[in-house]
Amino acid sequence: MAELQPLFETKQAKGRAAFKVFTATVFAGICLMLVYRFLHNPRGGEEGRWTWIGMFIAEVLFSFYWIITQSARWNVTHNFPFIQRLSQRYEHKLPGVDVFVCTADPIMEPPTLVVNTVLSVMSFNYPPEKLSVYLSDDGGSEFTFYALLEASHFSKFWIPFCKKFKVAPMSPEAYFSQQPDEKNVIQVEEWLAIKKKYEDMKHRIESIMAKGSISEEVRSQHKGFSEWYNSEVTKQNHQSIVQIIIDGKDTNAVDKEGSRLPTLVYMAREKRPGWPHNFKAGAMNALIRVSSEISNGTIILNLDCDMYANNPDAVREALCFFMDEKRGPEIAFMQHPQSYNNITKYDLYSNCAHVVHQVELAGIGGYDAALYCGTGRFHRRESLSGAKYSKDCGEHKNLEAKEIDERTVDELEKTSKILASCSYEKDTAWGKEMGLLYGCPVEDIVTGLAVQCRGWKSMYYNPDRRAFIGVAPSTLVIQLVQFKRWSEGLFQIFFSKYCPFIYGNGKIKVGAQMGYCVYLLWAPVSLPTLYYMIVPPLCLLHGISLFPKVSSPWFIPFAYVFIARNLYSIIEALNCDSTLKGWWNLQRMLVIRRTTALFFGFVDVILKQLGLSQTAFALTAKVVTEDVLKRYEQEVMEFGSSSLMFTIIATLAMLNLFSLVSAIFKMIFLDFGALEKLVFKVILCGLTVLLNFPIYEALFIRKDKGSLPFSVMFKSIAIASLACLIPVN
Ligand SMILES: O=c1ccn([C@@H]2O[C@H](COP(=O)(O)OP(=O)(O)O[C@H]3O[C@H](CO)[C@@H](O)[C@H](O)[C@H]3O)[C@@H](O)[C@H]2O)c(=O)[nH]1
Ligand SMILES: [Mn+2]
Repeated sequence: MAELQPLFETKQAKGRAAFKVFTATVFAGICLMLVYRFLHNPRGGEEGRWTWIGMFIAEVLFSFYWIITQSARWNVTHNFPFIQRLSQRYEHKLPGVDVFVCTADPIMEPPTLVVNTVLSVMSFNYPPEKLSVYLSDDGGSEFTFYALLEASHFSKFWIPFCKKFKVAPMSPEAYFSQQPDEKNVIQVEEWLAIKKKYEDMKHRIESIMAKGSISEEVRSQHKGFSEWYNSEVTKQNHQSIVQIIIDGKDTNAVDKEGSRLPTLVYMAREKRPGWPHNFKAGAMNALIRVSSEISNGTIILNLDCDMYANNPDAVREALCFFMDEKRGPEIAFMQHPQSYNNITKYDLYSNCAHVVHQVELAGIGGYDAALYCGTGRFHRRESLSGAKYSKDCGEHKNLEAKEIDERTVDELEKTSKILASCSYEKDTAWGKEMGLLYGCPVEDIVTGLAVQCRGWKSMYYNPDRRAFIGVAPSTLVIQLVQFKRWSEGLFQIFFSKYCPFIYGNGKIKVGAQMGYCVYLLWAPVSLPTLYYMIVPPLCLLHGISLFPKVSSPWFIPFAYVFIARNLYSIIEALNCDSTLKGWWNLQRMLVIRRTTALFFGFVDVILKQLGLSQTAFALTAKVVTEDVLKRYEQEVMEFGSSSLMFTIIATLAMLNLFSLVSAIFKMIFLDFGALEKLVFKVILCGLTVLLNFPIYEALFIRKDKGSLPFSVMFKSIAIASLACLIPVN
């Protein structure tokens, strides 16, 4: 028999040899810089001795981190699935797929947003009797339940419409916000009719939300409402609620064309004061258990509530990885990058992370250890049960048919409620070895790592046609809160028993261990960055030299490393579909994030190690007021309040401005020749000032509600002036 053609192929990125040569030259330059620092350190008693030692430590840390980041560029690979081959071979043996959507708060994550995601995944080009959609509502909200009920009615129209016209994106909100596709000869009437249906539904959901209560008439339409009616339900305190809204096994559950519908389940796991609920990880684990009773799909897709599906074939593409005869059985999960639909032209807050998604994650994927990034990930159910990979793990189970389940919907709901109760996990391995791991605000990364260390592999897949699209943070604070959670959780992993260099030693490739650390070490990188933002400007002010003179040969490695690294990063960004201005915005965001969010994350991890702080999960807001949205669209940086983070940002900006101005004064009025000695610091300070332009604007020029308040201006000037008086040694 001829060997079967693979269901996906893996290709290495081009230009790797040139990259390696280039990297070697930069490495040599970095070594020379460190040698210079070491040899020219002022002796005891000489001016600037401690400052120099600090510079040396900062540069050693930067260099170490730079080496780590190279691991993610060394072995970049791309994967390509073949869905035709999948259909030819397996069309009648496709496995069950369970989609999990998580939501946590009806205000920060409005029910209309949530049901759009649900509707999009119900419309995959996949046999409906093999598809089940679960919504986990950690908000325990009657409104979300109501919205899901509305969506289940609308799906009877929406799913056939999507299939008939190959609609994409399959989120009605996103679909109707774009111009009707001309290639698809959609009947205008049909388009208008379904749009009207959608808008009516949206209107009903939003007006019930605005009213703040659900009428008796609506309540009487579904037995599920009794859960809220018969007992007091608050977000933090309620019984478990499981409602099978559409039972896919029921042959009478059909859409308006008579085709079967996918299963649709609402779940709000039990919450009680005093019981830790473990945030998203807890919700996912409850979903894993509940779904195993109801549909038990072999493959699980996990999406955040704001991530709608954009490609009807996404499930089929994913199956190419899992069902490939040769490589499939050892694959535990496949991760898509996060993409967003609310990105502005120059991406002021650098939400896109082009290089991370197109290079770094693909690079770590090249070591068979793609990171689990929470949303947009397909996984093999088995790999989440704590099972180690073994030869006969995935192999046959792929195609295993489900046993016929005779239980009624009522019985299933009853059993499921027990599985979603607080006490169920007590004294079990859930959260430790089974399911997603607890105790870390980036449950995704640590769980992915643990799965890989049990012998499983994972794939990264970044198709041209984006599979899932979500909502990016649209203000500075929202993003910084998110980055603080990430950096804290990531650094916590580094400190825990899961540190990839120890836990992963011998289990995942060294490149993958390093690759993980690109992110795990975000928090500590804040320290040398803060040093570089504070000390060189002070030295400039006090005339202490830190870098070689232009005429010295030692100037060459400094200049080379500086220019080569920046040029490389510009070219890399442009290659990944960013723009020059987008790159510039990224540099600003890197400084802002590192000196605030990542630094705070660092501090929190230290406090946690000392037992002074606890794990928390600050939810990312998905909606903002109209005023704020307008500024976001105009790419005007949003502050609008006084917070410690903003004071830090403004103070650093002022400090650099003060020393630049004073250096320029000195050069003009006192000693022009000094420039030769100061050139590096002047460039550093000058670039920082240029980068901070939007900060000065928010401090002094803008008058809108998003600008920096007077108190921040006052504090930043006062602190920066005081700092200038500090004697540097
Ligand atoms: O107690 C909670 C808290 C959050 N969530 C859900 O978790 C998802 C992610 O939360 P979000 O506030 O949007 O965080 P992001 O920073 O955008 O999320 C990224 O980072 C998280 C880890 O920090 C991962 O869990 C996410 O999947 C990943 O997209 C959302 O759907 C929430 O509804 C819950 O279900 N229960
Ligand atoms: Mn999110």
